[in-house]
Amino acid sequence: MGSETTRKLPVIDFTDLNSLANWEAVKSKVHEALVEYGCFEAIFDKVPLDLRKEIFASLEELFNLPLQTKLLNVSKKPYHGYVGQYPMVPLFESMGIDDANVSEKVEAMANILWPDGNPSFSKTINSFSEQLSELDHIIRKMVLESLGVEKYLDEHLHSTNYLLRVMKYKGPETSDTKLGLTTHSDKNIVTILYQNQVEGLEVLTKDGKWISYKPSSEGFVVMIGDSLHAWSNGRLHSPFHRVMMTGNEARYSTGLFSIPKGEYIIKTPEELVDEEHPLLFKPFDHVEFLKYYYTEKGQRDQFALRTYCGV
Ligand SMILES: O=C(O)CCC(=O)C(=O)O
Ligand SMILES: [Fe+2]
Repeated sequence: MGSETTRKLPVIDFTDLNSLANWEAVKSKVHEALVEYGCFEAIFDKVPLDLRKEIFASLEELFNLPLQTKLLNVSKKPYHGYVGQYPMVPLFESMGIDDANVSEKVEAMANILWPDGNPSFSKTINSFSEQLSELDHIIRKMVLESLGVEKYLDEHLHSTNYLLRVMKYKGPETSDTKLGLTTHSDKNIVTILYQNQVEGLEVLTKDGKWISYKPSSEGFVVMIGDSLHAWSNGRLHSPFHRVMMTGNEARYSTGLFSIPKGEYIIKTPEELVDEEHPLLFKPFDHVEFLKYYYTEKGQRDQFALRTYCGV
């Protein structure tokens, strides 16, 4: 499983979806990319360039806080609060902002970290998440239309919340490549990543080759999580990915995760099950699944969802 430098992620332009013909053309590229790679680079101009710059200034400000302060970012849900100082991935630190598209929620989180709040931080995080959640909606609408199950769209969109996770990977200060984040597949519905200019994200193809993502300031990386893989009865791929770091510069990234709400049962629509496509996953509650995933056994299990509720 060597790295491959020649292959690139598909790039899909969302700039002009105004005509039905354009919508259909982009939709078919999205479907093709998600079946084959589970992932693509999206050009999406609804998030303005100045906001994209501000997001990195906000991340620096956040991660420059003392560790004691960062540890105040706690959450009842695993992996939604401060994560860092792990011996396996010493370069990695991350924080979560639940419901980042809702301004009051972001302000409440900022008030915990800064005694007088931090209006400019809150505004940047909230606007960025809100505008990017539009891309999540577009992608999910296209996905459901291409699968011929658009009648579930409202339910599908209402069944999730947005978590914005922000990440910092220190430069390892060597020319050797060091692990930034271990190989995993995401567990949610759709993830939309954005990052600074420091490379590191790698995505595994179905035939076992690592594609190194070359960041561009215009592009967002869209990725399918295991929950949508299961809901689509395996039609959409949820790719393994990891972060590998070299050099001195810190890599900052953000991930907007659409995450199924607790007690919402993820169930493959009957339209997607037939003789050729037998049911792959039993209905499951995402929060209950995460309880298994975050056990010691679950953490060592690369196919945790299959173990938990595979047929
Ligand atoms: O930092 C990145 O680009 C990837 C992060 C990631 O894969 C995750 O948080 O699930
Ligand atoms: Fe991930």
